[in-house]
Amino acid sequence: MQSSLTLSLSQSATASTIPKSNYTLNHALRFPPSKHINLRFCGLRREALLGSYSLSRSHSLQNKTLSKKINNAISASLSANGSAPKSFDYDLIIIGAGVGGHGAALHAVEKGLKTAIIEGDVVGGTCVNRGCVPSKALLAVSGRMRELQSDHHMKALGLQIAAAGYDRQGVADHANNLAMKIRNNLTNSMKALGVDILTGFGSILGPQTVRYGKLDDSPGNTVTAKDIIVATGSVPFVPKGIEVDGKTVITSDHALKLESVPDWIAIVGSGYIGLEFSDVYTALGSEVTFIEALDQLMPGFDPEIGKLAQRVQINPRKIDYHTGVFATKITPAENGKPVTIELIDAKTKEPKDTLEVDAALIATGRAPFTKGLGLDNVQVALKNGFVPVDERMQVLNFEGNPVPHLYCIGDSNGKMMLAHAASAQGISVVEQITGRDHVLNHLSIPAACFTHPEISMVGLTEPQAREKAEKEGFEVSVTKTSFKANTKALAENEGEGIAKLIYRPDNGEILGVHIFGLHAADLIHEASNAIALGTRIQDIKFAVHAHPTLSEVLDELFKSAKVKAHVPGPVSEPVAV
Ligand SMILES: Cc1cc2nc3c(=O)[nH]c(=O)nc-3n(C[C@H](O)[C@H](O)[C@H](O)COP(=O)(O)OP(=O)(O)OC[C@H]3O[C@@H](n4cnc5c(N)ncnc54)[C@H](O)[C@@H]3O)c2cc1C
Ligand SMILES: NC(=O)c1ccc[n+]([C@@H]2O[C@H](COP(=O)([O-])OP(=O)(O)OC[C@H]3O[C@@H](n4cnc5c(N)ncnc54)[C@H](O)[C@@H]3O)[C@@H](O)[C@H]2O)c1
Repeated sequence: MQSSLTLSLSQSATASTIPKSNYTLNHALRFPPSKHINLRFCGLRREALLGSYSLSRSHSLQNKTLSKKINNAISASLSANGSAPKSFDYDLIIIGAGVGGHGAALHAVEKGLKTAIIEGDVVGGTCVNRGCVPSKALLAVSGRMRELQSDHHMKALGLQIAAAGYDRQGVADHANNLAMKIRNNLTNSMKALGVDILTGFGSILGPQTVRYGKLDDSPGNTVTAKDIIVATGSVPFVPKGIEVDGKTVITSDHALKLESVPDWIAIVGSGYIGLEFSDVYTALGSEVTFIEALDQLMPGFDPEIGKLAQRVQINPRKIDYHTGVFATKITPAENGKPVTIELIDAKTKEPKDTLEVDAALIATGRAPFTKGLGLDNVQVALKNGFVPVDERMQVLNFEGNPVPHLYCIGDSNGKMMLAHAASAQGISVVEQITGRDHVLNHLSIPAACFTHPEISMVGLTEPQAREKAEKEGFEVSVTKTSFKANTKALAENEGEGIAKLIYRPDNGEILGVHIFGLHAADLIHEASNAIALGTRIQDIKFAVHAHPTLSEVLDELFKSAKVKAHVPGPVSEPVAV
């Protein structure tokens, strides 16, 4: 469990840095008027654990203007009584064409719904343009660089490499080209299926009614739909006191462009973004200093996996760290002076240290992008910036009741800030509106950190499982297997790694699986599918795995569990082939 900690942070990057004439949605997305930290660590909402982070800050003039313009436009086109329309332009309108919106749109078309998607910036959202896709392109490069630079590894395989080098612009182009390619794929897939892509900023005007258009006082266009999904995503969260200049003090939005590879970079936050970028930067030659508010690095991981990751991915690399500290003030480099970072003790708030580095990457979480959505027109109040939803992603009003025909999926509801979670929530909503009740089990959704080696997980960490067991009165067992005994891993000279299973010995229920090792991100799906389908260990342990494959690490893991329950026979009768 995380230690209890109250943060009082507020957004410092303001729209005042942007010339007013250039104020597009893209800017609004990156510099929203007010932000609230989402201290979830890949799936597990930490708001409750970490206390209150209500982050208010005085709005910049530009941001006030932005909100006013949106509100004026909304009022201008709001129907006189705000009542629901009698007939509809579409069966479904989705606001936001990120991966969540895209997943929902494709499934809606498959289900025969007339569908439109409204996008204010570029199709693909964070994941495709500023997240998963370009970051994985950079990590593909860092993985190869790391391998080629390891004499020990190369010698073990009998390979001789003269020197490994890279062309920074070439690496940056690889990331950018991949994002462009996937963006085109997404756009074309929607067009080919007949999804109407409407360009503009979308807001809710009233029940089943949406306005989209420019961010100005013009009335824009009004469209109606039987059902509406909000899928407006998130933007980097930058704590108060940190000045982002986009060159020497950056967020992931800037880092993904790889405009420079600093000699020494401080990374504030050792979550997913921090870890993945530490892998990229150290492979490309930078030294990294982590600054982490909590008492340990990688606080969201299962502690045992975190310790192993630290031994393999932090200690032997050019990485040092400060834990239990906040970066309260960060000033960009200027006039030959380095970036300065003032640290305070996270608990006592006493000044701790001042660092001088070449650059700083702010990786302190993401804030929902929900401003100007007009949700108050349907009696909905945001909660710390997030759209409140129930387990079916139905948006809840002031009184906690679902607003009919209105749903919110993905980062903007804060349930689980992952691309595939956004998409799965969208599919779940479409199932419901087409007549099949569906509740997504978020504990079956896997997560992966694409470092080298990779880290993946599904379900509960060991401390979370033990806490649940104590509350509900059941026993927890843990078993582990090592990559060191796996033929395929050893053939690749990649024997460093473990898989860990947390389960109920009384009935064989899988509570959590954590993997650290080669291709962990791919391996986790056997476990996540088992959780999603309710498969018990006593059944999955009879599944056959090809030899020699990394999947045998999981085969052994399930076989090593000691389940007390009677082992049932095969579910179906054997079929002669
Ligand atoms: C560096 C980085 C790496 C990541 N890597 C991974 C990874 O490997 N795997 C993973 O699962 N997740 C990853 N994530 C998280 C993932 O990107 C997000 O969880 C995912 O993009 C959320 O999808 P979404 O559809 O909810 O929102 P978004 O992708 O943010 O899309 C929202 C869309 O809505 C549009 N929009 C917003 N407001 C409006 C409006 N009012 N009107 C019209 N359009 C609007 C935006 O322009 C945007 O296109 C990463 C994130 C980052 C930052
Ligand atoms: N591979 C992936 O799936 C992937 C990759 C990147 C990002 N993401 C998603 O993007 C989201 C954002 O990632 P992230 O790494 O920015 O957030 P995170 O929530 O994963 O980690 C943020 C870290 O910053 C620390 N922190 C917060 N404020 C701080 C401060 N002022 N000083 C020092 N430390 C501070 C937190 O304790 C935490 O460890 C996550 O929800 C994650 O799910 C996923």
